[in-house]
Amino acid sequence: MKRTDYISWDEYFMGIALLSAMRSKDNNSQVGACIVSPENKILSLGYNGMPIGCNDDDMPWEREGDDLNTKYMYVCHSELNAILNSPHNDLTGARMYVTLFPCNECAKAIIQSGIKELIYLSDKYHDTHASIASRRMFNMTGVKYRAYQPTGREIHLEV
Ligand SMILES: Nc1nc(=O)n([C@H]2C[C@H](O)[C@@H](COP(=O)(O)O)O2)cc1CO
Ligand SMILES: [Zn+2]
Repeated sequence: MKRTDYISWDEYFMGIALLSAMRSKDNNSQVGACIVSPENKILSLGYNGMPIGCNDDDMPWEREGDDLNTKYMYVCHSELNAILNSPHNDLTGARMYVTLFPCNECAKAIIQSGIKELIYLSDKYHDTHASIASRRMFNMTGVKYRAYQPTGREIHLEV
């Protein structure tokens, strides 16, 4: 008889998104994204970080202060990184697992890339204009989005 306590596809891909987030240098929000084909093959991964070639140690990680000295001017969001870093040029019909609901800029990239479904974990910025604009665009374009339903399963990794 086969095992029955194997992890579901949703647990698998959100777990990988969470693991990817652990690579982030951001001291406040670590975000991970995992893009999956309709056949449940992983197409790409990403986490929030500074652009390639920008030294993490020379970049600001501040949230407040003079615009030019905050991380917001520079950091690439996990969703954008996952889209741009994909070795596959066609993401049509794919789904994205992301540990934090996308901002409006990433929503545009998600829509333009052809991703059709979004599964998110945290929605801590639900009431911001960025999230409202994202939902507005997803609703207009038929990109489905749903909150990940936690299963309570703990996945312990010892490396
Ligand atoms: N969906 C998202 N994906 C992301 O990768 N990010 C990144 C940008 C920043 O590095 C960090 C948010 O910083 P903070 O404002 O929570 O300290 O997470 C942010 C959002 C929120 O829209
Ligand atoms: Zn974003």
